[in-house]
Amino acid sequence: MVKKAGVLGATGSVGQRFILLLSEHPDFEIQALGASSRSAGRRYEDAVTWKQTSLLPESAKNILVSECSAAAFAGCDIVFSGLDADYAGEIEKQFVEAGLAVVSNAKNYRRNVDVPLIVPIVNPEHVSVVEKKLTDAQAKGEKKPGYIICISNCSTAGLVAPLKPLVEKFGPIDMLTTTTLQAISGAGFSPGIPGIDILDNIVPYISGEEDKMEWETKKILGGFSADGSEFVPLTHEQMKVSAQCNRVAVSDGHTECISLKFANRPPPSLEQVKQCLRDYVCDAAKLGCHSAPKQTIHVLEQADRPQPRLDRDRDAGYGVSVGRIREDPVLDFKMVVLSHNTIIGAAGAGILIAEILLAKKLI
Ligand SMILES: NC(=O)C1=CN([C@@H]2O[C@H](COP(=O)(O)OP(=O)(O)OC[C@H]3O[C@@H](n4cnc5c(N)ncnc54)[C@H](OP(=O)(O)O)[C@@H]3O)[C@@H](O)[C@H]2O)C=CC1
Ligand SMILES: N[C@@H](CC(=O)OP(=O)(O)O)C(=O)O
Repeated sequence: MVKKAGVLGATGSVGQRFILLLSEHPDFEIQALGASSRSAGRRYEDAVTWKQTSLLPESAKNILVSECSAAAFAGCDIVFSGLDADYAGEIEKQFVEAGLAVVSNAKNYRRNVDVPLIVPIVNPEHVSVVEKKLTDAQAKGEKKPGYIICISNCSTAGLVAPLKPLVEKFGPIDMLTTTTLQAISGAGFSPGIPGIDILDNIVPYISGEEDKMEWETKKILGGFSADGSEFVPLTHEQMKVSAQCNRVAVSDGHTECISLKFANRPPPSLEQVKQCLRDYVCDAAKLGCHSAPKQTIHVLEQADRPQPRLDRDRDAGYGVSVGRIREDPVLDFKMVVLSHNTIIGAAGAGILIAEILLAKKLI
């Protein structure tokens, strides 16, 4: 049966991507759209300033945008949030208290010990904490509780994609550095980055981004408490991560230059690293999820790839491209990673998480 989906922050950069992905989805249909009081009460087509290169889907045009109240979303099986983080905290809390399942792009709850922080092509097994909450409540005869699952920061999603198979195969990564070149869609549309700031320019600062990359990576690649109810991130001693973040004049697609050193000596060979990335099949693909990438990591051999305009849409934006894999004279290896920030880094990740929940019969 098709599941009813709601979108909070439906008019924003991430929200618009949700509309595109849901309008073509076989398992979900849009039931409710929410945004600020500036947009509430208007038809979606009138409320939104559409900035996607695909046309606004006909099916979404006439949906009335509502205030972000749990009552307006009561009939939804799942609610995706692309809310401005200044407002997401309070609104999402009310939704969870009302018993709704929320998959959020906002940063507010990512560090809570019992909230999964998921990149669906990397750590979908982290939904087990929610699964436990649901089965515990059922065993006690309580009504199904609401819950929240957070999607990671968009740059973190690209970073952890190659790390996961490398750690699985070759053991822990002792240290890594990454320098990002992030697209302007990552800064959102309200108000968005002024042209005068980004044209002919690079801005070497994105507020909070470096700390998020350094911290979230350790939770995503980390483990669980003994009873499986909480997350235990890796410590700095277990994995040292250093990030430098830059905004560049690219519309979509975050590029990251990564250097890393394995803990185990001797490290794998260059060919073993490449083969490990090529061979990686994410669990979402094994579960047969509709949007799961056919090839999770595309290893590119051309000397000048990946490039955002040419490579961001591989596997419809759900696949990650890794190129220029080579030995590093300081650490062990270096490489360039490209991921679509509003698809696998945001809305697409939300959709794929929902598909995983559906496959596990949690919604
Ligand atoms: N862009 C990206 O690549 C990524 C973004 N994120 C996160 O996703 C979230 C959304 O980001 P993004 O789409 O870029 O942001 P935008 O600024 O483009 O959109 C923000 C959305 O929030 C709504 N909103 C603003 N104020 C309120 C309010 N008081 N009450 C209810 N709704 C409100 C806006 O509605 P209105 O139009 O009515 O003002 C709009 O729909 C953020 O938390 C961001 O950090 C995460 C990963 C990647
Ligand atoms: N900060 C990211 C997008 C974003 O909003 O991330 P987060 O959800 O972690 O705040 C960027 O600028 O590209």
